[in-house]
Amino acid sequence: MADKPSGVEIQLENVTKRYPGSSEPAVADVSMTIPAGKIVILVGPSGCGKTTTMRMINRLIEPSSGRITIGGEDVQAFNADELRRNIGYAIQQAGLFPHFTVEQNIGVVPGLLKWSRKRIRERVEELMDLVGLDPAEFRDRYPRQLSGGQQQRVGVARALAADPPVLLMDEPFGAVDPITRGHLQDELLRLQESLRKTIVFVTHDFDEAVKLGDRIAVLGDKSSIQQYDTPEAILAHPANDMVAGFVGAGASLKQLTLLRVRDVSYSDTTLTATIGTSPAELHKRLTEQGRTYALVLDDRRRPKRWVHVRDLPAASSLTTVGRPVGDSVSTQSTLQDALEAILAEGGNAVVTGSRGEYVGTVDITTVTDTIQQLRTGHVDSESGQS
Ligand SMILES: Nc1ncnc2c1ncn2[C@@H]1O[C@H](COP(=O)(O)OP(=O)(O)OP(=O)(O)O)[C@@H](O)[C@H]1O
Repeated sequence: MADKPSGVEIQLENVTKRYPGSSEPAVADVSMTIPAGKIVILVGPSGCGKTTTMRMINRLIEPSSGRITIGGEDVQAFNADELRRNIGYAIQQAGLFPHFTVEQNIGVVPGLLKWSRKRIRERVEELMDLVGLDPAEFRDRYPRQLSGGQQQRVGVARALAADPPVLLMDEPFGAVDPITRGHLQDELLRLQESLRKTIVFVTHDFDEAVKLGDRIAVLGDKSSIQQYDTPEAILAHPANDMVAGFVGAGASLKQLTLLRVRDVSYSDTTLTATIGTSPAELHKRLTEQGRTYALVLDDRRRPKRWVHVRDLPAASSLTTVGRPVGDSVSTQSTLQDALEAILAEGGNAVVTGSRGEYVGTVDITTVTDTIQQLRTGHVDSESGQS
């Protein structure tokens, strides 16, 4: 499925930062390992030291003590400029150069690396496609001629320009509206499926952390690590009151976004009938089995209609009887989607496979049982395993 990681491991060993003139360190004695090819989120309250911690990785800020390695190499062994060219960096409000066009902004690092014009132009085009901006339309625009979301896309493209193994992202989607933000998050996840970079991502939005993170580091004062684990583990078992406060209300609902329908036991015990079946025949089967409802499938086994036994005696065909299936979910959908479909349908939600074919139904009890099991730590979701 996913390619091998192109990212490399990052290690922080007893890293401390004291800013000149401050009595207390901004970051005190932080040690953590950021695995290759994963998205690690640093989340914590304002001023806790997230940005300082991140910027020490590309030496925009020099640590006062401790050691940082990238792919096993001490960052101090590199020239700082050279290091930064090899680490993608994306920040809030994109940080684009206002007097450069989109193409020039994306091409900054390749230009510094002395790539040929032709190679830069091709790379810019490739990256614009990757982040969903039409090169013909946007290449020659200036940042002020772009929406906030488009600027952020350019920012991400610029960070990826020289194909660095490591990306640092400091609240990169912080300045856009919630809907655009959701799209940008989805796009980042889609990109990462094939890129497999090592991504360190700073946010103070816990929901964003849960959505994007393979691992989340919840940081307290001076970047002290309160908990460093998968989103699943943090939601199910916050290590202390501070983490619990960050997880906030609605932890059970957040957990539902981490699980897919395929991870839970949906049932396929619903009585089904193909659309060509005669209403009399279906009526007979339902009454013989003492059931009230059947699901009508088309000739490719795609769910079409729910039929109640009492609708059948007056019906001439299954094409119009009963009511159409509304919201259905696929095995890939999240349990949150399933819950929404159950609520919208007012009963069971139909589950379909990759070709839209009927594979089963999921009901409210399955969802509530799953929440119970998550509480006691008995469910593994795929994204939680690494
Ligand atoms: N250049 C600086 N000189 C002195 N103190 C600084 C400097 N930069 C940051 N600090 C202090 O270091 C601490 C950590 O700041 P940092 O920006 O790393 O936190 P943060 O968690 O990223 O915050 P936010 O979420 O608000 O961006 C803060 O107390 C801040 O005031």
